[in-house]
Amino acid sequence: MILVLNSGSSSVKYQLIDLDGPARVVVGGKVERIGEHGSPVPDHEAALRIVAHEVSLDSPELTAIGHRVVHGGPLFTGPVLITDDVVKHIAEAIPLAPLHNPANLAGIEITRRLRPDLPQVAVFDTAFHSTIPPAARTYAIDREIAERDGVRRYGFHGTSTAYVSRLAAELVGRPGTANAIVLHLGNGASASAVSAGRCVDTSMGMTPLEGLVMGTRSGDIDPAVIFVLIRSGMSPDEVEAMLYRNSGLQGLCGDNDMRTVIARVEAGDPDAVLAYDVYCHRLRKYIGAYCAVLGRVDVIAFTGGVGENSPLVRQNVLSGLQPLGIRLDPVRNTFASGSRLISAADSAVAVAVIPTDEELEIALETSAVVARTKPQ
Ligand SMILES: Nc1ncnc2c1ncn2[C@@H]1O[C@H](COP(=O)(O)OP(=O)(O)O)[C@@H](O)[C@H]1O
Ligand SMILES: CC(=O)OP(=O)(O)O
Ligand SMILES: [Mg+2]
Repeated sequence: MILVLNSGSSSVKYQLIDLDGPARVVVGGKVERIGEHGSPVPDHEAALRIVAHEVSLDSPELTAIGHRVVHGGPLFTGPVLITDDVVKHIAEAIPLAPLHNPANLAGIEITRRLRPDLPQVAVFDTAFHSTIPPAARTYAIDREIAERDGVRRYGFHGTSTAYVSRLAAELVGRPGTANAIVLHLGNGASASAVSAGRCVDTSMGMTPLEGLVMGTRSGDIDPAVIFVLIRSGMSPDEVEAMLYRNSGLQGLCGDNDMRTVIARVEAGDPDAVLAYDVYCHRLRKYIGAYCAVLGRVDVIAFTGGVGENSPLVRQNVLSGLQPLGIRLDPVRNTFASGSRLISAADSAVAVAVIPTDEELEIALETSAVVARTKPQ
């Protein structure tokens, strides 16, 4: 049985998965709204204490522990067995994922301390994106400086994007060959273009700050804004904290949780309406961009807390894209569960909702790494 820990920026998800026979979740749960105002869970440490209480970490049936690690740095392009050296590299990437790698490391430290007898595996968000070609990976800045400091697009949400693009391709009857746009909309949010199972572009960059508007992160801004703010008296640390923690929906309307933002939109609150419109506009822009990157799009797949649960966001984001062959079916695009098509029968591009399962993907990769590294 494998324990999986998945720390996101606003949640810790955990599952005990039995992989003997068809995969079966024995225990699973989610601690969410971490750090939101009024939330009983102030930080990831507190969330991990709740998780440790819920799962029997001392169970003799546990065979391995798999950890989601958001930034793998330049070294890791696939999952690895966790050693002191691996922990050191994950720690070195903290400045490149300050909302995530510390939480991922906290989980690793707790489980290594409590179960030093078990193999532990790190599964990186960055791994699936290591195939992104140079034209999409390279920032147009001084090449020597970029190479010296490893400045390039890494991309994140890779475990989710790999899983969702695979299922979306199967759903439209093109397993392994489909061109897909995956929209992972959680508290963090990203768009990716995937062609025949390989990622060819993604909206997040060297850090999970670039791209779409997120719960508390700005996504794309003019980089010169940073210099304007520093020259007007903010320190680099203050600017960084603002862009990661007090921007996006939170910065625009004071709430990062899409459920609350939508409730305020429905009540006609103008700040929430602006935040929501900025969010949808950015997303629509990336969909157009990735249609151009892929040339032919077979399927657009929505996933993550917002993508899976908000018919309103899906409808608003895709409205006006009929000239690109994208048409939603308003009845299919309602609340429902499971992987499903929500496009109209005459839509040239299929649109799907695919609930992500990072935990299952991490369990499978963990089990494969453990099998590979077992002494014969
Ligand atoms: N029914 C819903 N309608 C709109 N948004 C929702 C709904 N359910 C969850 N969400 C949103 O999903 C986001 C969290 O997504 P999730 O993928 O769990 O986050 P994380 O990035 O922490 O992994 C929150 O903004 C939450 O408001
Ligand atoms: C990379 C990232 O932003 O992850 P999450 O959406 O889980 O915060
Ligand atoms: Mg997440």
